[in-house]
Amino acid sequence: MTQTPTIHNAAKCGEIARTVLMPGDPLRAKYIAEKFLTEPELISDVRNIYCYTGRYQGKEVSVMASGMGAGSMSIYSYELFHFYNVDSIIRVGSAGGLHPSLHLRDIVIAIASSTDNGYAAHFELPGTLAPCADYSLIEKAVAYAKKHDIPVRVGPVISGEGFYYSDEWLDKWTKMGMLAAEMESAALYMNAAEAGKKAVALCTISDLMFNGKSCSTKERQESFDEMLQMALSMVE
Ligand SMILES: O=P(O)(O)O[C@H]1O[C@H](CO)[C@@H](O)[C@H]1O
Ligand SMILES: O=c1cc[nH]c(=O)[nH]1
Repeated sequence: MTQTPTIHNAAKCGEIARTVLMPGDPLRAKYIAEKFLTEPELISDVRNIYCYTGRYQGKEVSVMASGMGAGSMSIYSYELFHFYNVDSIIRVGSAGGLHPSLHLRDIVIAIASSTDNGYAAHFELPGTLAPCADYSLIEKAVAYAKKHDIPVRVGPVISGEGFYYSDEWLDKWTKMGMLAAEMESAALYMNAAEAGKKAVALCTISDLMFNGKSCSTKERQESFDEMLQMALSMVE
């Protein structure tokens, strides 16, 4: 067991809750902590990757940014699972909508996450891993959506290595049934599988790849409350 703090996280083991909400954006992490948590305490700001622990409806929860992309997510989620005894990571991300039926601000729950990145190679498996979400976390998210009449979509996403894609790349993944494109869920699901822990990615559609509509920077940082409350409702 590596000693905590780590070089990436100033928190000591025990200062991070068993469930962590993980947006990519540090300012979304700050927004969540300040708007929804009671007694939020900033316990790490190494590299401006904010990590807070507080309470939601009396239950301890942490919120920590992952940064953008598989490399960044892989470091923080690995440390949370292996060095901080975290059981569940709920990604609360933005994503580009691929399926033409999607609208801005729709919520997609990533049941499975394909990728064009090479992170799976680290596990040296004798085959191809299928990165997927934990079913019990999906069930909780869907139960919350039903109770609050929120029309979520549960389906596969493409977790890309990049952000700026060719039309051909987007078209091929869309034809394979991907609902949306984002950048961290595959690495998160792989790390959860390796650690024997739980993860799910909830994504709010912030861009529509088929018509160019998109949310503003401010909206990405400080809105998406439906998804955030859904994630917080899942904390045990
Ligand atoms: O809004 P977040 O959670 O950062 O997620 C998405 O937004 C970033 C790209 O703008 C990538 O991290 C992508 O996965
Ligand atoms: O990866 C992402 C995230 C948000 N919007 C996109 O278009 N792509």
